[in-house]
Amino acid sequence: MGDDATTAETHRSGFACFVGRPNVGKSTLTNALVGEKVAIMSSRPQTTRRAIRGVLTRDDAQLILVDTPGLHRPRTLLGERLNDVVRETFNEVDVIGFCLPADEKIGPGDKWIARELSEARAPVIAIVTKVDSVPKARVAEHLMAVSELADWAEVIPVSAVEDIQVDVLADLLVKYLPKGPPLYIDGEITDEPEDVRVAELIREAALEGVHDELPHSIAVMIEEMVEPDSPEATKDVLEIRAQLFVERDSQKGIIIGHKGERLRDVGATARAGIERLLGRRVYLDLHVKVAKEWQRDPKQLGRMGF
Ligand SMILES: Nc1nc2c(ncn2[C@@H]2O[C@H](COP(=O)(O)OP(=O)(O)OP(=O)(O)O)[C@@H](O)[C@H]2O)c(=O)[nH]1
Repeated sequence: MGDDATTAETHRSGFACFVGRPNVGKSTLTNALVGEKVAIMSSRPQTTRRAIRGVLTRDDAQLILVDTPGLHRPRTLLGERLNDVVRETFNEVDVIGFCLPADEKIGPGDKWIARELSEARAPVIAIVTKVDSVPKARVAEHLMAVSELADWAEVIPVSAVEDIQVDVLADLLVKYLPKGPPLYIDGEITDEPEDVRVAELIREAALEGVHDELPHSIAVMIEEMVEPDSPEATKDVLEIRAQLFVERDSQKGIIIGHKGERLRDVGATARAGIERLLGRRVYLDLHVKVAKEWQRDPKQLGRMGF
């Protein structure tokens, strides 16, 4: 009785992302929240398709910090909007942390992000970062200015470097997560073999935008990863050869796209993710094959490592 039942009923789990201009302390804060064990990887498709920056696992909650790719104020087209990926991320997470450093005045970039965030589905916590770097009076002034910028769910001053209020921020983020069991078993995230994570990134890229047409009919097999200094190498970067399996010719057509355009995009997206995951340059050789009814064929499944 007691603890387990209570924990199961009150446990919260979900996703958060940090946004803000470059250099405002997002990475440092992520590390302070989750410790040094930051794993960058693709996530399970049933949860979110974003790269994970870190997971904070406590008895009462699990907070998964996901990456927000490329939040840049457009300089060219006046009134251009956020790209879809960023907006999608805002709609997938349960809570957003908007970082504004105490040692810099609120600028046009911050105002632009604030406006974009006002359309996000998730509640936004305004985080005043680096409070250790300025006098208290300045922090107070900045907090006022930030509060007036928009109608935030919360406003909180923190210092990741001096560990000021980082645990309070964790509590605040957790407060906005839905009730539910942990989504990741601790350790699972980093223990996966590299090729499985690489395959998952390719699969994710292939499914991007075509979920309904190709629900589960895609499998990826990594044939080889060739180091540049090995005798088989033909490139001076890590060469990855992968097969993408679909069940039907029509699905192959969808993946490849008109004149191979879609497959090129899939390759480019997957390669970018893989390069970030592995922290090195990669050449990705991707082929699509029809493996009919592979999901029902044990031999094929075996070959694909299922
Ligand atoms: N004094 C102080 N400096 C900090 C704090 N947090 C981050 N910094 C410094 O601010 C700089 C930028 O921090 P990052 O965490 O890399 O910022 P970021 O927002 O992730 O930057 P991008 O990756 O460029 O978007 C680094 O030099 C950090 O050491 C803090 O709490 N206090």
